[in-house]
Amino acid sequence: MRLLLHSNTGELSLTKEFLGDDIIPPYAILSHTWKDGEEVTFKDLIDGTGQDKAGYKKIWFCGQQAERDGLQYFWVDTCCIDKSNYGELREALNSMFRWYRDAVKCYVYLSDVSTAKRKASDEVSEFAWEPAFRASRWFTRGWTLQELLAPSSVEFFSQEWNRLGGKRLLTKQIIKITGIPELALQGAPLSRFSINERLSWIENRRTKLEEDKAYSLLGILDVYIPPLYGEGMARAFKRVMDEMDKRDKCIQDLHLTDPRDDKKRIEETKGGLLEDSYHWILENSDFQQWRKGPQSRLLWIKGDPGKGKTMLLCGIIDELSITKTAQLAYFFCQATDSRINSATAVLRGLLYLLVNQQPSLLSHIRKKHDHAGKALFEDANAWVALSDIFTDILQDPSLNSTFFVIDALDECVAGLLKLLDFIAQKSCVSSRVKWIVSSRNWPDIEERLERVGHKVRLCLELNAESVSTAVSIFIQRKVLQLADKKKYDDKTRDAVLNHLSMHANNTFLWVALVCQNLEKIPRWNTLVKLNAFPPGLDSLYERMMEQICKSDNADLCKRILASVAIVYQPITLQELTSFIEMLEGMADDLESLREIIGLCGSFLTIRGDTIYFVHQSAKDFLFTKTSHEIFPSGTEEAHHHIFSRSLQVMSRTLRRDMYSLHQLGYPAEQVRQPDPDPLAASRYSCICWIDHLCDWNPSSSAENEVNLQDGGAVNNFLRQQYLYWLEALSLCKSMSKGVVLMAKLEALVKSRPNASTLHELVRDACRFIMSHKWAIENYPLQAYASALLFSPTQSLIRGLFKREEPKWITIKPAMDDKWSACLQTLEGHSSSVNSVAFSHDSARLASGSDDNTVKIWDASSGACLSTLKGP
Ligand SMILES: Nc1ncnc2c1ncn2[C@@H]1O[C@H](COP(=O)(O)OP(=O)(O)OP(=O)(O)O)[C@@H](O)[C@H]1O
Repeated sequence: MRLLLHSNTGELSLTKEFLGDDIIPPYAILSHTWKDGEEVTFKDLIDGTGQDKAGYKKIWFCGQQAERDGLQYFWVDTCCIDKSNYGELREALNSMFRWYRDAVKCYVYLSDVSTAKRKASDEVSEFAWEPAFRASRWFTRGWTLQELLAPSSVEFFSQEWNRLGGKRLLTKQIIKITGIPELALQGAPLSRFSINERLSWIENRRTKLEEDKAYSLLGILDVYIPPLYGEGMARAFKRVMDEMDKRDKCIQDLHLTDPRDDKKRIEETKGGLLEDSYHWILENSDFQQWRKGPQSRLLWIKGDPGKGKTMLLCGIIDELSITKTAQLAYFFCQATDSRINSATAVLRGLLYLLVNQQPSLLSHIRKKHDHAGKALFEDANAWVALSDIFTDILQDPSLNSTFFVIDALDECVAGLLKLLDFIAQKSCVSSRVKWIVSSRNWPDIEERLERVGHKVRLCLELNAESVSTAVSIFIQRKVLQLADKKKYDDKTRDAVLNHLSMHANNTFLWVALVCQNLEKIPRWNTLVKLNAFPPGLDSLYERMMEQICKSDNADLCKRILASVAIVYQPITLQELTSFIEMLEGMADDLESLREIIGLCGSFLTIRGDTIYFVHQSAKDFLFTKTSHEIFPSGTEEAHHHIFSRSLQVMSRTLRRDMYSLHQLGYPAEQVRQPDPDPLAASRYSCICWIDHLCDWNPSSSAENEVNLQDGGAVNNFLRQQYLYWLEALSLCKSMSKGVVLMAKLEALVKSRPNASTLHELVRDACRFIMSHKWAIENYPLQAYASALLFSPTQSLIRGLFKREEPKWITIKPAMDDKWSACLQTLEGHSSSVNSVAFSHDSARLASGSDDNTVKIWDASSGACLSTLKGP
């Protein structure tokens, strides 16, 4: 971008071109309509000509107005872009929205609105120019749409350069003229308005070159394409729409969880966020140092379990989003939920929120995603790809100031160390980015984060006084709620308050759990029971466990706790019924199921229909301190139990066309979950049964051998249900996971004794899913059509499910007898490939082609991870 400035002698001159990291000084910007042959061009300015053109005057006036507004620099589209340079023109067209948005003031010069015509006697109508304003040509042109929407300050001027008013003052008139809603004019993010609504704003506007009607929408639709003048309007619009589809697909694929929903859920399950209990942090000197110190880039909040770190971070996020000084991306790790407990999930969540706020950054993801698709975020190399993308974004000069917040690093189960190294490295690379992380006092984490320069450490144990006051406020609030609900008399209320204050030991969680337990105790018995709540989290958990063991429902509760603890992601009430015999037949009785969960002390909590641990420390306690109680035969046996119950529930519920889609070509993206959902009880089983089978220590038990032998349970399941399972995986949007699972299963059965037939079947099933993943993923019922018909005639799966082939196809494609040696075809190069090499660990493949590119492929999934372009 180049700016204009008035020289001392009153002449106009251009600044240097601002590139990359250059800081652009505050500037004003002109919005106007063009007159052929009358505008001062870039060449005029370079040659020192153009002063005699009519357009020179408005440029000169624009400069004068800017000066009056205290702005030295200004920008005018006629002469600040070198249109003879295609690269510059392309860049300008794609940046114009941003340039208007970032201008301090935008002056709209209306050459067809005059204030001079106002009669002296016409005092009643202060706005005598209004009819001309309404009819102004400016409102009929295409490019002026973004010039109206993008800048926050738009001021309208008459042909005599008299100020008519600003965008806010004239809002009513502008709405009438343009039909654009007030919110959009006031600067609400345009993403709030549907694409169709945004397209309707340009419908009646015109542009001199037909393609410009599409190009002038780029900023408004937040897409970027190179202009190709001459392509025609229809094609230009098509390219814009295609680009939006690709962008939406990329965001959809990136989406693993919306951390905004996680935050809401966490706050709700933890009983709501209490402002008075986190406010202390905002005044804390360490926090202030991080907030204000340019050199303090990373704030690390550490403390023992239940000290309120997560809620503290929720509060900080609320505060940072109110002040809006920077964009904000955050992530809550939760060990109990396998969707959000890995290093890749953290980066995906942060990127998801970041591109939501600054969509232009999506280009860094698109570079790889356009080739590799969703596999980019999920396959074995996902971490490498995501961390590279993240690094690129941090180095992007257009990245706005950003806060990254990551809660509970200790709950990042997969890839914690590489995540820590990444944070340690990246937290100091950009002065525009600041980080907050929280963790328990774990040696691994301490060792890595202690090494980081530019950090501030905030230890909750060293801020005992503030935490103690915050816990006291929490206690008071909780006791008030309890007293109100249980109708305590003053004596009981004070006794509860006293007991909690004496024993809380600055631990929020302990207070929350005791209050939860007190809720279940009748008022008359409260004082007697109160003293039985021991201080300390583990003691409290121990007591809860003791009570469960003494109760009539001990066995049922222990089984429930074991199932909820061993699963890889939270399960629903209905899914739970498939794992516990005593709950069989209760899948439709959610009320009773909720009551039964209530019997498990306060270890579990329910949100929606999903069961969660009340806190990670509760789950940790079950595994470390009472493992013998809830896993009497060991955790492996618990995996076996889930595995075999999974096979049972899948065999019962899976069948062809479970969602009654009927048509073979019914697209997956249009599938809506029916109510009741036939997969409700078996969804988890479909996605995780092989993981449980593998974690059941295959070598240890004789029964396992039977399961994994020819004619065993796995063999029978695959023979009878394989295609229905693939359909179910597609309906659960988990086909990629299916590919990984089948590879895992193949590795497991490979070396089993007496399992050669099973191994052959699994190998065939692997080839089947690899070959037809795309079709089944996108059209679930294609499992029974193209997948069967385009498999080799001697494919075992094809033979077993022959009955499912469409009867009406009489002439079937001629297929080979066997799967060919070719596992997959990697498509992408546009010319012949002349060199190929594997990485040392065989995980990646590089191919060089005459099309002047080198492509890097994921060897297992065949996804293209990146394309390196030659000169
Ligand atoms: N500001 C607050 N407002 C409301 N409740 C709070 C607040 N702070 C803590 N709590 C209560 O204390 C409990 C424990 O807090 P939190 O989960 O934030 O602890 P933590 O330090 O993150 O624990 P861990 O390290 O074990 O994950 C919450 O479930 C909630 O009930």
